Amino acid sequence: MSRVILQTHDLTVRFGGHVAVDHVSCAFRTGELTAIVGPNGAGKTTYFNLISGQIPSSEGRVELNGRDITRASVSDRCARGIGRAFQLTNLFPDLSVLENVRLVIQSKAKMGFSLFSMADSHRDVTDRAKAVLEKVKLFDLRDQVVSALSHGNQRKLEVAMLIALDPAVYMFDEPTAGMSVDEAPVVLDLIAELKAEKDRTILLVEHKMDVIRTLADRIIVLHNGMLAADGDPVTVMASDVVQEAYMGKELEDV
Ligand SMILES: Nc1ncnc2c1ncn2[C@@H]1O[C@H](COP(=O)(O)OP(=O)(O)OP(=O)(O)O)[C@@H](O)[C@H]1O
Repeated sequence: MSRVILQTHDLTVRFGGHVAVDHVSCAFRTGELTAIVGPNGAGKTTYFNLISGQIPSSEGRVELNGRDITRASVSDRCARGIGRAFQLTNLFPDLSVLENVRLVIQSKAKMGFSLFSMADSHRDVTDRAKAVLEKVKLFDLRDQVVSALSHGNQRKLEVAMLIALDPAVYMFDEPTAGMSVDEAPVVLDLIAELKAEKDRTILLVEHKMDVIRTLADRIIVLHNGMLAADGDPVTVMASDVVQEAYMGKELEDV
């Protein structure tokens, strides 16, 4: 039985006079993939930033498992189960692909960050990291330095690191942006796989309607920082609010 894991209550942030996220109240349940859509500048990334703790809110609350985390730091939220691919783009560019994934597994297991002392004694960490890299089809590149990877492979590595972290709430912000047509399906398949595994809560900011149609259990629409629609994909996609937003017309009554 799914339950609410993450909730925002009247979540709001103002930049000067501009309200980028405007009293958004929304609950996210375990086992549900929610696509967050809306026109450019609607507040999607800012809403993500508020949930993951990158920026403080002006008003409102964020709750995870019923606990108020509104003032918690990014790392505290991460430790409690909110994982965002974005946080992990702080990849270590001079380390190898494998070392990057190992670091996540080590930090999750609170085993410390020393890469070099643990080569043999923690073979299981390496094995788990390799398994994740196989999953994202980066195994053959495991010894490459991250800075030498293509953009698409760096994005795949982000996903690999998120999978290695295995948070309760996965947050993806346009995970296939900048990827080639060959690379994008790997990431989309991985998200579909995560979704098929029980109890995962996935939030996905995405512009591509075909991706949303394939993956989403639910769509929420932000417009001018406000929650403009929320429901099952078929209903929301057919709604005036989405049709108008994606036709580029002004929404008068939101
Ligand atoms: N740090 C900031 N300071 C001032 N304004 C900001 C800041 N961050 C975001 N904004 C503004 O808030 C609004 C929402 O931006 P946001 O990036 O969240 O939109 P978005 O829906 O993610 O757009 P896109 O689809 O183009 O990525 C925009 O008008 C943006 O210019």
